[in-house]
Amino acid sequence: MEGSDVAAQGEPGASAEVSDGETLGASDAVKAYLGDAYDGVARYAEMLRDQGELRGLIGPREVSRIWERHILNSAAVVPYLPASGSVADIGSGAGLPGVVVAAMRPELEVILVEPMERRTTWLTEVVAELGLTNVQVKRGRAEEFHGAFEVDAVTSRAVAALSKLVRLSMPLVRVGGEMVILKGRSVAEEIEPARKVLQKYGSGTPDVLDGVTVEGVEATTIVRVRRAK
Ligand SMILES: C[S@@+](CC[C@H](N)C(=O)[O-])C[C@H]1O[C@@H](n2cnc3c(N)ncnc32)[C@H](O)[C@@H]1O
Repeated sequence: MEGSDVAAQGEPGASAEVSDGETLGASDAVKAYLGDAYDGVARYAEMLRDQGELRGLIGPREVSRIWERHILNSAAVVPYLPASGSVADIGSGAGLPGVVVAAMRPELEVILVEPMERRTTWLTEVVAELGLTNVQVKRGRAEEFHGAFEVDAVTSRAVAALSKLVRLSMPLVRVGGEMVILKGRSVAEEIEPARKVLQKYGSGTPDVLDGVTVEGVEATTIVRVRRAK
């Protein structure tokens, strides 16, 4: 996919004036935002809705807000990823944000890293169902892969505080690559405790960015930090 298409995917679109998750997922705004990726992402949302709670992947309260809290929240990371190359999603769990990234950016090679077998089984099923040919599922903790592979960027959501996340993830990032993390608004508090480990990789103060998707859907916070050594 060319850069202009990538930018279009990240562009805030028309308003989705709906509160119900299912309606949001079927809205023109979401369809326009996801473009060619819509069908695959919608199928993934359906799978999460139908099996997510049963299989212990998401809590019962999440079923009605899969699109806003999970799918679109994950999609917010996409405009900050490199145009091509490889991305590893650390602690992918149910596939967030990794499956959404892989569906929206088929030109990226995506590795989903997840230690729990129940979850890697699910991820493998999702990848097959969506026909994603750009995804590898690797079972294990991020630390187990240090020295085994390096990628252009790592993503993660809800895995650990920034200092721990840097220790887990940065060894998987090539020099010159980046960590691009979905975080809550309180991430500023995590930056100071992470300074020392960030120095080890020659990384300065992380960028704290707004992750905006479809109008009417709450923006998220994205932290981006480059590995310089
Ligand atoms: C709270 S879940 C978040 C899952 C998903 N990223 C999301 O946002 O829905 C945290 C996930 O990180 C995984 N995890 C925990 N420690 C890990 C590690 N050291 N390396 C890779 N994954 C890890 C857990 O198994 C779990 O699936």
